[in-house]
Order: sequence, then C-alpha cells, then structure tokens
Amino acid sequence: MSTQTYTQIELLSANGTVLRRVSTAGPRLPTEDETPIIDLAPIDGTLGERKALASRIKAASENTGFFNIRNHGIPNELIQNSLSQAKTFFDQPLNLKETFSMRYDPRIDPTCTDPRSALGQGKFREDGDYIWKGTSHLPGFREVTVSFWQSRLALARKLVCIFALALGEREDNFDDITSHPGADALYIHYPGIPDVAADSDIDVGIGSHTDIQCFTLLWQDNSGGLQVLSAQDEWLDARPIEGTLVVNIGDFLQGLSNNKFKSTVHGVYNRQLDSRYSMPFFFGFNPEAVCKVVPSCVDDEHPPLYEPISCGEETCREDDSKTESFSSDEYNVRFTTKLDAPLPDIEEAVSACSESSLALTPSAWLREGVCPVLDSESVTPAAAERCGLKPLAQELAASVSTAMLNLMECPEGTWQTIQQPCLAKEESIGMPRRGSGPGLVWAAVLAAVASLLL
Ligand SMILES: O=C(O)CCC(=O)C(=O)O
Ligand SMILES: [Fe+2]
Repeated sequence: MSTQTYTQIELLSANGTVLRRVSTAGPRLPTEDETPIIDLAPIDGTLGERKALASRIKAASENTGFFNIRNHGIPNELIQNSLSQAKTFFDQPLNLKETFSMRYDPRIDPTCTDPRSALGQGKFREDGDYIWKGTSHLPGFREVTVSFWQSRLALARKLVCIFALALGEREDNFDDITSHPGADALYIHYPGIPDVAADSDIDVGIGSHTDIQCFTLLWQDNSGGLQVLSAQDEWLDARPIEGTLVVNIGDFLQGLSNNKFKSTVHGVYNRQLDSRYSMPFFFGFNPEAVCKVVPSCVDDEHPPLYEPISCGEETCREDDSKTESFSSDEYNVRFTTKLDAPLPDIEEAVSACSESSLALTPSAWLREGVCPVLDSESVTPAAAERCGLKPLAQELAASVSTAMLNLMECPEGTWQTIQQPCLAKEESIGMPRRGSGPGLVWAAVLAAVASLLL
C-alpha cells in the first residue's frame, strides 16, 4: 500500500510567509468536483437561475477554489485576436519582456461617465498612456488588448454579483466597490525549453503562489503546465479545456469569506520545446474601499479572522512582505530590495548554487519602480552541492544580471547597491504590476541562462 508523503512550501501572503502542506506526489487528473466546468449561461437568467449558478460556484469556491467557465460570453474571435497580438508583441526581435500588463483606466471603462473627474480624485495613477508607447507600431495591438480587457471587466462585474450570492449576500452587495476596481490584465509568454536542457532541472514558469485580489479569469493555451493544489493538498493537473476560461479565487475574497472560499495555490511550468502563452485578468475591489469579512460568514463559532482592509492596502502589504526576498519554494537564490541588505554578488551566488537553483521562479511581486538586487547571503548551504555549472558562473551572472536589469528598465552595467536601489525608468512598459500577479521576468532570465547552456 502506498502512503502519501507531504512536504511544506512557503507561500507569500499579506501577513508574511506562510507554510502550506503539499503532497510530494506528481500532479494527478482532478475529479469533476475538484475543478468543475460551470456553465455561465444562467448569469443572464432569472434570479432563481442566478442563485442556482451561485450555489455551484459556492461549492467550487469552498473546494479547490478553482473552476472552469463555459458560455462566458467572451467571443472566441476576440480571444484569438488577443493571442495573436500577444505573440506579435513577444516575437519582436529586440523584445526582452515576457509579460505585457495593463490595469484599470477609467478612460476605457465604458461604465465610467466622467473619467476626468475619476482621474482627478487621484484614485488611480494616471499612467494610462505610457504602457502603449512601446506598442504603437504594432497594428491593432492597443485596440484589441483594450477590447479584450473591457469584455473581461464586464464579465468580472457580473461574476462578482454571483459571488455575492454565493457568500449569502445580496447580489448588488459589491456594486459600490467595483466602480473603479482592480482590473489588471497580462499577456504572459513562457519560452520553450531547448532540447539540450530538457533533462536538466531548468524550469520556465511561476512557482507556487496564490493570486491576491478577489478572483482571476485566466485563458491558457493548449500547452498545459498549470497545476493547482487540491483541498487534500495534492497537486492537480489543470489541463486546458477548449472553450472555457479558468476562474480561481484570490486572497482578498478568501479573507472576505472568512476562509470559506479557498484562495487556490497554483503554479505553472512550461516543460516543452514550444512557447506557452496565457492571458490572466485579476479582479479586485476599488483599491481604497475598506472591506470586512462579510456578515453572512461570521457567527459565534466563526469570529472574523481578518481585520477590515482595502484591496489596495492588502496589495501594498503584500508588496512590502514580498519585496524583502524573491524566492521560490524550490530554489535557493533570493533577490531582494531590502534597504539594508548586503551588496549583491551574483557571481558568488551562482557559484554557490546547485544546478536547480539556477531555475529561478520566485513567487513574488516586484516592487514597482525599484530594481532588484541580489542578496547572495540567502543562498542556503544545501544549495552548495552539485555545482556542475560553477565554471559558467561568471557568464551566467552577467547574463542574469543583464536580463534582469533590462527587464526592470534599469541602467545596464552593474547591479545597484542596496543602499540605493535604482529607480526604474518612468516609461517602462510590460512590467509585472503591483497587485496583478507574480513577476514573470524570470522567464526571460531563464531564456538567457538556457541559451548559455547550449
Ligand atoms: O499562466 C498561467 O496559466 C497562470 C498565470 C498565473 O498564475 C499568474 O499570473 O498569477
Ligand atoms: Fe496566479
């Protein structure tokens, strides 16, 4: 009889690092209940139909916190057009970025009747245009990307009403706090792994993490590679299902539900020769809206587990905890922007790493505007074994630091001192956004590393 064994992984949360038990077994196929396919057509039906839909979504949210939606109303043609725009963006000869991101902008929100005054209230940073500057030469890029964003914003606003019902509240419960919501959209490219490196430990992907806002709408291509943690702490293979979008619960909604809904732990790997593409959309409440655990999830036996907090504040708190060190559950090299951290010595860190440590997939956000520095002291002693790549350390160090600095739009040449981290150029584009998802700069770093190994 085989016995299940478990290990612990570190997850970054608003309250710092938390440990989570995970099975050491490889991913298995999920059961129907673990990652259900939910038909969203009733979202436009009668109240009774919407309530029935809410109860399916409630069950999924209390189980894995992950489900697939069919009949979501976003035309396949729009999705395919966005995908081809994303591919064109990443295929540009001099492109070094592996993500493109945009966020809420009242000027493109069809429900916002007075964008000027919305901007004037200072609730969002007026950065709406600079992200497009580097893409104006790509025909249709901005139009298609905005249109896909708008269709997901509309869908998310409908879905949040169903979540309100699922929580036992009125369906208009969140209307006031979704007028200028967190709505961050990303195009992500995971480069393929070249043949030679296929049997090495190198991975392109995003390590285990949870999303921080309310929920995520994700389109993934047919590559596979998305893994989610089940309620029994087993990894599930969340295979792409034609015609569906993934929905997963984020930390904020878990908090609001007093932990009834599960913020899904998930990660992504691309272990194939071909590129993988995905297009997530992270939805949260108005950044300044202070929310408390919903009354329907609190009683004498279940006192509120969380203090009132706003989505924006939570994002900042997460940022603070996450910028101290960028690390993953599997790897040992850490990057930090902590001010009193020692000076970076990437070469020494690379020399001290095991081969697998070179595959950096930190589950962390990058603080906007601050470039990363390497905290070489964080390389753990265990990592000092198996240093087959040591002779390449210097070259690897140069590649990694160049790729990192390029991606952060920081001046090339040297790593910054931690006492004085460099500020990213104002007009940087495609940066992983605060509050959107884990930084994926690593895919390009890995591409640089992988090319060295050839
Ligand atoms: O690429 C994917 O399939 C998921 C990406 C993701 O989990 C994220 O960006 O938070
Ligand atoms: Fe995610």
